[in-house]
Amino acid sequence: MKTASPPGPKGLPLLGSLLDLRKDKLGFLTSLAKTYGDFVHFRVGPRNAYLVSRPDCVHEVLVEQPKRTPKEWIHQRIVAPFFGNGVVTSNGAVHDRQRRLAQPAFQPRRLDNYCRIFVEQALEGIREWRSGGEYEIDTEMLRITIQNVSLTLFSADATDIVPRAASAMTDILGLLGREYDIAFPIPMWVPSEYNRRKQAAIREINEIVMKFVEDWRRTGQDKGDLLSMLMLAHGERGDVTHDDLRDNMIAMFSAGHETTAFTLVWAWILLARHPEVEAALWEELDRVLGGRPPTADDYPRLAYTTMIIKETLRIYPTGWLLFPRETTEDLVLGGYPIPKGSMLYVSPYVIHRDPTYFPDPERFDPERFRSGAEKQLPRGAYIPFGLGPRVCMGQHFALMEAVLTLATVAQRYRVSILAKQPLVPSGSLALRPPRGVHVRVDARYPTAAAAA
Ligand code: HEM
Repeated sequence: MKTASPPGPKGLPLLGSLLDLRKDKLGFLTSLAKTYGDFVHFRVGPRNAYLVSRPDCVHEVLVEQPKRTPKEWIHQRIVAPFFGNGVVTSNGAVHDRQRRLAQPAFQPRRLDNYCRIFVEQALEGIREWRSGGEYEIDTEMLRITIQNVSLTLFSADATDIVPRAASAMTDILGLLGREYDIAFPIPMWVPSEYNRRKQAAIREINEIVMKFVEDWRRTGQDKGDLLSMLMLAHGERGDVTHDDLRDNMIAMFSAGHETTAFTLVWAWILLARHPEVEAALWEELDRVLGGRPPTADDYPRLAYTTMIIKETLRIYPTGWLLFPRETTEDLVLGGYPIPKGSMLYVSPYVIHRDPTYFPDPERFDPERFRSGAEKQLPRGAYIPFGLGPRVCMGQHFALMEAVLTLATVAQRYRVSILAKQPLVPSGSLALRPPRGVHVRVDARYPTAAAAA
């Protein structure tokens, strides 16, 4: 065992690197890895913190030691007023139970049914697009993914509430993101404008999901979706409490739409910058689909489209920084002694830029994922959905959704970026593109608009 700490910045007395982290978390963590390598020590105030990017150590934290490295309590306290104690935030036995409750909604046989909804909603989302028309692609993608998550998991048509939901979600995730970035919870009882906005956004989202519950109660029918599963377990067996219901619906609603919508926005941006990839995408879409909308059976045949999404998730993993973990006892990691109470940061954004596994890492190259090449990488080197017992519950859902939405839209339209602002990511809770990414869409075939 080594006795020294891993390399890292000294930081300021008392504050450590808190101010750097607060100013630009994404920039700070990226620069730490560039300067000090794949295992870095720094301090956040008085606490020891580590940026862990070595695949074997990432695997150890997420897969081998998760009981000794649960989600960190300060960050949990920050998001608790919104997420409650559902699957995203809980630890230990509560987490195992919450995960078991929601798991059946993501079984493979259900995913096939969801594919139909993904394609229908992509078509619906672009129904009013006109060739030569200009749109904000982030708003367009959010509308589609909010509908997808509402229809698949809650059998609820969200058409009327999309603008309300999108704006309340942006508010709450933005506000919580600020506290999250500085790892400092602002108690809800503080009478500030900030808390007033936070409460208003939480109320709005609560009302939206509770309306889904009311609508379900009107028929009380088992629709085979997540909401029916939770409601039946809530009513008949009483083993799902009201809080479980609310917390899990919020978890899925929140975790399940921005991440995929932003992945699609990044994919459009990357495609527009790489016409050769765009041409290869069209070749696949025309060959496999021949002009008809994709179905679940086409999904495994859309190999190149899937490679584009995987490469997009490598360069711009929307879950760019896993929820910080905390060591509950002294550990040895990568040969270094890690004291109890330390914070562990694991960033897919940083990890995916390691040239050992991804030569010329800033280059967009879907070929890296040809024939499932990621399976040859060490475990922990490519983790857009995390790893281990807390791996994203929606990973297969999201991959299918992104691939089928990209295929359905790209089959019909070429998307050109008109945005004047620099298209660089900002990293808070999710890796966001700038707001209002302005694009022009042109029909690929004369019949495209009609086909849509
Ligand atoms: C491209 C889209 C998505 C990306 C990149 C993504 C990424 C992630 C990542 C990295 C985690 C692990 C966080 C951690 O360990 O700290 C996670 C967790 C989670 N995701 Fe996703 N996600 C996506 C879409 C979805 C969708 C569509 C759903 C549901 C419909 C979903 C539901 C969840 C849930 C419930 C968790 C918490 C799991 C747990 O803690 O046990 N995600 N996601």
